Amino acid sequence: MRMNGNQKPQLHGGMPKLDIATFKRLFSLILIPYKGRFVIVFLCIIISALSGVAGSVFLRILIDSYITPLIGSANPSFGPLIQALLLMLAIYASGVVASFVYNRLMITIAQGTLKSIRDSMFSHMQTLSIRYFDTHSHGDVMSLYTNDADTLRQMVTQSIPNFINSIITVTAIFLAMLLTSWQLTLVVVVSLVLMLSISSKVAKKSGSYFMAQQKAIGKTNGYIEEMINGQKVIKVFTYENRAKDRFDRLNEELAADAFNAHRFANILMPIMGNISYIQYVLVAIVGGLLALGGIGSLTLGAIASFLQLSRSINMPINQMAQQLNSVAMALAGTKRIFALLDESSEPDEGYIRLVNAKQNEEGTLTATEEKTNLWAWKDERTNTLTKLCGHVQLHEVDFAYTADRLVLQDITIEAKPGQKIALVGATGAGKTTITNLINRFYDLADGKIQYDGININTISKDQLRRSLGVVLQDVHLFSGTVMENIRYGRLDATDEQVIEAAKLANADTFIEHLAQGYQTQLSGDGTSLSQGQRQLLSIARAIVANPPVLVLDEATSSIDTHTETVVQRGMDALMQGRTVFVIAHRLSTIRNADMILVLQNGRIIEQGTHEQLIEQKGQYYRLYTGAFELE
Ligand SMILES: Nc1ncnc2c1ncn2[C@@H]1O[C@H](COP(=O)(O)OP(=O)(O)OP(=O)(O)O)[C@@H](O)[C@H]1O
Repeated sequence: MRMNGNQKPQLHGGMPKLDIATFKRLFSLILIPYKGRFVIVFLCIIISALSGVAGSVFLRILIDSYITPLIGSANPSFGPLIQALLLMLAIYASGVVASFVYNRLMITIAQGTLKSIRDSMFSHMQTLSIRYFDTHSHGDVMSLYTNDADTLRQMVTQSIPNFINSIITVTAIFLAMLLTSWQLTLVVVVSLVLMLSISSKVAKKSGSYFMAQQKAIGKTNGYIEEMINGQKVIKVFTYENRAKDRFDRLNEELAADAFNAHRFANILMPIMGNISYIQYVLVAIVGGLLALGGIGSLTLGAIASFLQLSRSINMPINQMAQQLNSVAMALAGTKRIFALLDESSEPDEGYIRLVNAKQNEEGTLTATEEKTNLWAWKDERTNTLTKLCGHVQLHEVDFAYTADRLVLQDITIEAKPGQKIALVGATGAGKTTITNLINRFYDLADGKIQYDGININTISKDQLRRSLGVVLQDVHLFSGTVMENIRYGRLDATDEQVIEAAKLANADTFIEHLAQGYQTQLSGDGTSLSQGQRQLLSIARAIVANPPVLVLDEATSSIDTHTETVVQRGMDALMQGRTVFVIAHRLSTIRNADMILVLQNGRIIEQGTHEQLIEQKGQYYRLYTGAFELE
């Protein structure tokens, strides 16, 4: 899980770097659908910022023109004062209303933007190739939807509007102060410079500790995640105490770094507070002296108003750095989100699709909208139809996952319709890779693969995958009922067809024994089911899909012999009448294969039927007679 602080900009200290390109892109994303609302937000921010300043400036008029004349008056009339007070109230109230309105609008804008970003991310993610997921961990992709989306929300709803508010407030206050008295403004500027230089010194000191803290958080979280995932292994190896000791150490490091980071950050506030009090007193003294000396024609109202202004400039100035930091942090996350959106989709230039077909007596195929049991490949360019038979050929295929190492070399295989081809070889020999290529999860480095005589590069990927069934050792079940999980093989299958498939797969018996039978809810990847039961469901799923070509990754020894027999019978039912590629982990199950291919380091070193290979007395013979371990 990426929680690593070193990818985030520094929390405190130094001027954060803003990623302008990302900001522009995000801004246009927000601006286009919400133009009108954005204008209202901007106006409201201005009203809200100016009302605070206007209130302070009005204080001067209130004192000088309304309160002072009343002092010593024998017959004071409070009418004008009350009117002035009401006006002041109205100014402040308009600020409150404006701030309420823009905050509400920003929530709508942020949530709307986030929703559309999440939608785009998820739909785009579905179009990415397997290679993307090979090179990006699940944790990293997940954190785009969680951490990064959340900082983006915070930035749009809070940091950006508050930053704009702060800029307007600071500018307006500064102008108002200058207009009141340049001498007092000088006092405030000096104290502000002092404050900012101290804060940047402290921030520099705590900055490195904050980085260390972020790293420690990343390490601790990663460890916790690993330990949660590995709970079973921890218990089996009674690793609990050691796991706890290691966690204690990480936790101590985190606590120490956090202590240092916050020690400096926390002394900052009291220091700033005290400087601002000193500034207040200084302004009052200097203001009083100037007034007494008759310099700058300072009135009582002007001093009171100035004091109020000088108090209210400190907060937005101090907050601006923090708001900029949050924006920079959120932009880093937004950049990662955009990187996912910019990731190029799995290319698919295939123009051959699967269609339902009818065949007349002369054997001529015609495409039909009806649901027939006959399928054909339709070339969209030439409108020719080729019957779907399940004839798969690999011609001199080379393949590499990474540029530096060929994983498959010169692989030539022919699987005629209905044939069973077994792939045998030590772990890492390249068996799964061959099936990944037939699926077009990856593109070949050299050579070609043909399906019913058609180069699979010209077949549209989803259509190709529809014609291939895959049963993996590692069965993935989704949250939903048993019925829905089997129906995943073909979404338009009726309940009867699902049950039929489950019966064929030998899964029916155990499903009937579940609390709610086919309606039993599975959750958390079907953890309540045994390994064998999960495998039976996946076989039933493949039977429902009814593909002419199947890839079976045989169950390994994780199931007992009785279950294995049940699963094997399910597999046998599934294989009936289809072209099958079996990745064999036990040689006993492939004796009847039409062709056995022995792979070693990405090359086929032997091929033939079981009898032929035994006769050859080569690698297969050694594997079979136990002279050589398969795994
Ligand atoms: N996504 C990947 N990226 C890079 N290399 C990979 C990837 N998947 C597999 N490999 C490498 O390719 C080689 C062949 O792997 P493959 O999974 O095809 O072996 P296998 O024969 O199916 O093994 P097993 O019986 O253990 O499943 C291995 O050396 C493996 O490390």
